[in-house]
Amino acid sequence: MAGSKVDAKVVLLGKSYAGKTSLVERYLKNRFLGDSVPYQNTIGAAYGAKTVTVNGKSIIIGIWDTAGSERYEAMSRIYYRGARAAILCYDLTDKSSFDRIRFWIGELRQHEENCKIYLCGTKYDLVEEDPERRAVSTSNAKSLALDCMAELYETSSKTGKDIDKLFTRIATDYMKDKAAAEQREKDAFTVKETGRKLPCPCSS
Ligand SMILES: Nc1nc2c(ncn2[C@@H]2O[C@H](COP(=O)(O)OP(=O)(O)OP(=O)(O)O)[C@@H](O)[C@H]2O)c(=O)[nH]1
Repeated sequence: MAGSKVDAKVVLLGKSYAGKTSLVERYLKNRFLGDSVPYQNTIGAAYGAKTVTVNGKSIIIGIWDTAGSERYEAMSRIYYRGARAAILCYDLTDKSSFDRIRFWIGELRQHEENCKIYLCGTKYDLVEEDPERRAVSTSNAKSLALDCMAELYETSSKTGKDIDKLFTRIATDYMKDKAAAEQREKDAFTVKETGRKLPCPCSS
């Protein structure tokens, strides 16, 4: 796929250790390394791409996995510039990671207003195994999602729960927006053409 033109740029944002790299790893490579390798924070950002088919049309999704460490925060703007979708990740077992989501919503609203937001609570397997570990309730996350007109997903990179569903939704939304924009362009052209054919009211 090297050199192929990317249709939809997607960026992952969120606190360090929230599980962004693992989410991308599960989606692109269908694997979860977990404790088999020591945790390594992302430096700068990592990139990957995947071709998906929506209603018989294939599109290439380019995914930017950014570093969650606040040290790299200023750099994140480079990666979300022009993004069609942002997956804002928080760890379901870490309230502070959820609190950080509002910061990213503000950034996107200020700098990328056309970027669609998808909230993603990660590490669902941990709260399924032990509900006491849940630090962010689904209802709190739902009301934040409502506030910022976002979709909400609770995923697990360990089991794969809802990860394909999340990216399929992103691709479908992208195709819908693209079709709507094409239709608007067509309509504008038709109005222009019709306008040209109308007799000038001052000629009668
Ligand atoms: N049990 C479980 N652990 C997870 C899951 N996702 C990530 N982890 C673990 O959480 C830790 C952090 O995950 P990463 O994916 O590296 O987090 P990140 O958000 O990319 O971190 P930065 O690169 O620092 O921004 C790692 O030890 C992962 O194995 C999950 O769904 N379930």
